[in-house]
Amino acid sequence: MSVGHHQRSETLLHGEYGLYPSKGIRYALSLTYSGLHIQRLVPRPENDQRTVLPLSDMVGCHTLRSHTTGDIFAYFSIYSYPLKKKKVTMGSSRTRQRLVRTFRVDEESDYNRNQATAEKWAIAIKCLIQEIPIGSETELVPELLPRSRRLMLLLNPCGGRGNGMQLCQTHILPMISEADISYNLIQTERQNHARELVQGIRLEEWDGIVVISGDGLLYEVINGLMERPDWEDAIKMPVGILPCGSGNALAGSINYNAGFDQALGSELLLNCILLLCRGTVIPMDLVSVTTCSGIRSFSFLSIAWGFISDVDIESEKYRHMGSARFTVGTMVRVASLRTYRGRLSYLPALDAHRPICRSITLSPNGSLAPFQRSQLHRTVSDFGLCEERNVMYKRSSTNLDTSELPSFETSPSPGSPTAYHTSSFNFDTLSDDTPEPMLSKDIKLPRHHQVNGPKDDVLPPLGKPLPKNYITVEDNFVLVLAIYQTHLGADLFTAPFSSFDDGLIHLFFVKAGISRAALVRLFLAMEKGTHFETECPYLTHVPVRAFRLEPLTRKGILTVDGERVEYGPIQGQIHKGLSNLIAGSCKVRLTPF
Ligand SMILES: Nc1ncnc2c1ncn2[C@@H]1O[C@H](COP(=O)(O)OP(=O)(O)OP(=O)(O)O)[C@@H](O)[C@H]1O
Repeated sequence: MSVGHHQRSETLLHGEYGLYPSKGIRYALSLTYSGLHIQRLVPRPENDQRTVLPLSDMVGCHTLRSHTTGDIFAYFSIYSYPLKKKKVTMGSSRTRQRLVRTFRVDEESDYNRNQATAEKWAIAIKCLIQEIPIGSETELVPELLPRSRRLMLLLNPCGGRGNGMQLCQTHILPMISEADISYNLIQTERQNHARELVQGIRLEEWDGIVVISGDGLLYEVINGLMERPDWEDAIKMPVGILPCGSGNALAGSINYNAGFDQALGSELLLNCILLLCRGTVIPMDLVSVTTCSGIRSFSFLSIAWGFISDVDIESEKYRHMGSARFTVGTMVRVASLRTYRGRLSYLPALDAHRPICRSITLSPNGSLAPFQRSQLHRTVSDFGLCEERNVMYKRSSTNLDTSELPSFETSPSPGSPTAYHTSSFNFDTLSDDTPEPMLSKDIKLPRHHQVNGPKDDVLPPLGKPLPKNYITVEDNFVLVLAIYQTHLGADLFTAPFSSFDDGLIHLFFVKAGISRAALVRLFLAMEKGTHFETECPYLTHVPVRAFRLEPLTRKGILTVDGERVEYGPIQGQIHKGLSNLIAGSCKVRLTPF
């Protein structure tokens, strides 16, 4: 629903009611697009103490009837979860607390008429929560509301700290019941269980599949849907996430998209349940990923090599710590920093434009700020692209003509592997001068199946040469990260300019030479999304449509959506809006009251 600013204060419903339990107090209620305005009338009006229940905190509204025989009044209860500051030993933290307000409709001397009024309030509130357009003239009939949604909830009992079931009972199930959502809750029993389950479901029986877990389980769901013969319909099934994992990157991105402050733990979970109850579905890009044995899968989050994937996988042993596992893992990895040699090729997104990134500034005379002329950007600007990229973001509607670009050598360079197999991958320019992570024999890689899906039209098969419009960088890297969400973890605001369906892979790389201190600074700044402001000359960001990474260091760790995949050449292409995400809110930041 698109509501103009002038309309937000329009009164949709108004009435004077009692409160339950009754203490003789009466209130005037006005419902607007932004919330329920409550003003005490009796015993004494309190003009300046008007309270508002913001719509953004509400999950549902039910009508009720008293058990007392002869009670002609009808009641409606509003379920709301406002943010409250909580005092803790060291400072304060925020949490959402359940608040139920029950009003008594007592205007008429007949129960049915009071009930009809209570019903109108419930319908109007539910319409507003679900962003179903209504106005003050709309006839508030039950037909305005869609039938109650049916969700398949998949719970990973081992995700994060392993408390998913407890959170289900205390928070998730009560809230979604208040939102009239019906559900089947299934606990996954093993790796790939979710993948198999979604392959067998009848699509028409469900309005969405929601994982109660970390990002890993959603990766299984998406790939299970893509493995179905009817993948084109199946992948349109709305998917959602309620964060009970350790990284919770997609939940962090959903939370940001809704306009909430960055949150962790139960605050993030409650924000995401609220958004799930609102239910708005938006398109989400997927990246088709091909690994060295030719296996293709679909990724919604990221592909990582080097520092990030090392921390992710090597910190598994600290899983009991929840998200703190990444902090410990990062400290361990920083202490013995590794570099990896590799060849990274990418197809720049020439028409990419985005909100101006704080770090990318033009000086008053139009030249690039020192940051853009730094060593970091020479990497790319040697090819004549970097400056164009930065200017281009300013001129948001200007599309560059590809013919303006210099042409490049076809990549991979002569002598590089042309066919890739896990066992026989030819690291012909191996660099063994860096410490290497061990590939433990007993690590079980997730089982991957051949998935269907759209053709990669700008990316040749792995092993075939890349077209001339690809740019290749061969160097020593600390990390390479392809990310297509804003967050890499609930508190890692890695790609602030990304959005769910921008059709872009945000390719980041950090080259060898960065000091440990600078790397730590970069990651600390990433919590607030200010890492570009550190003006680190070793960090590069390029928005691309497709990329290929050929590791030239013998051993290492590659992850797709945080899950380990086979090591070797890997490539990916973005497929714009291929899936549907339950993001729960329009992209407009909610106006605070
Ligand atoms: N019952 C189970 N026992 C063991 N593993 C499971 C079970 N159910 C699911 N899994 C696997 O656990 C893996 C990790 O799950 P998930 O991503 O949900 O949690 P996480 O790793 O804690 O979170 P994050 O991805 O945010 O770090 C998934 O790949 C999934 O296949």
